[in-house]
Amino acid sequence: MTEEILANPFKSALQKGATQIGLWLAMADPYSAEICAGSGFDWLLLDGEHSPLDLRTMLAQLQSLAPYPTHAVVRPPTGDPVLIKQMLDIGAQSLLIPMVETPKQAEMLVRATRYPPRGFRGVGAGIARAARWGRLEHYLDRANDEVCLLLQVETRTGLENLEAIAAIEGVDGVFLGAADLSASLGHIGQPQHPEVVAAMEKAIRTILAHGKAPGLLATDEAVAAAYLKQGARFVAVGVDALLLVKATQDLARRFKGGPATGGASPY
Ligand SMILES: O=C(O)C(=O)C[C@H](O)[C@@H](O)CO
Repeated sequence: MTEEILANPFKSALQKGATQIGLWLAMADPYSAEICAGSGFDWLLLDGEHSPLDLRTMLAQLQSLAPYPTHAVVRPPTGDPVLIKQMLDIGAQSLLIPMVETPKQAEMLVRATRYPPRGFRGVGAGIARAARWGRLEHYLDRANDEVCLLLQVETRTGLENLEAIAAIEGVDGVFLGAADLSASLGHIGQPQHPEVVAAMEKAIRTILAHGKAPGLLATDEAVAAAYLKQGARFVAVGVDALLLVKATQDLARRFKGGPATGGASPY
């Protein structure tokens, strides 16, 4: 039991070059998160940036996912070292940090997720869920190696610094945010714009060349499959809230008439 809690199978899988298929959780609810936890996804993204997810609900979601064969990746609203400390202490092992643009920012984030001497993460896990309130006696020895740090490059500036960001030791993967990247490149709402797709494909090659894992969210199955073929490793292929919208609208329209949900994928 102890080894199982301490280990980070998601990080190990990425290090081995294995593909990890995920689902984005934007409902900010532990009950619906548990429903998704049994669906068969390798990882679930607990989104604290674009959903009303606070520390307490993030804790509840981590607890609801714990019994299931899926890995929680937690996204804070910003790369704040204090928030990162709190999320690691409630038991998050894998973090996705949005809006990373410079190597300096990336290096700070590596240090925020590691205990001294590598970093400056505050030592308090012994009274927190991360070390199961002191029951995991080797937590402090293992934490730096088991944490999985994924950074989001999703602006023109971030792309310009991608080589330097991907090269930093302690960065395990780089997530390409198509929605924000398309906006930054001047094509807001068009994540499939040719310029955005070309930039994403080039970025995937760059990230792989540095031995790191490329990741992204694509809710169009053909788009997700194409990026996986390009070498993307951790790919979220749906969003819980969008799936609920589509399923409920389509069911209602099958009985009440009207067109099925269609339209371009938002990601
Ligand atoms: O910019 C992006 O794309 C992302 O960051 C992923 C999704 O958009 C997510 O942020 C939901 O909006």
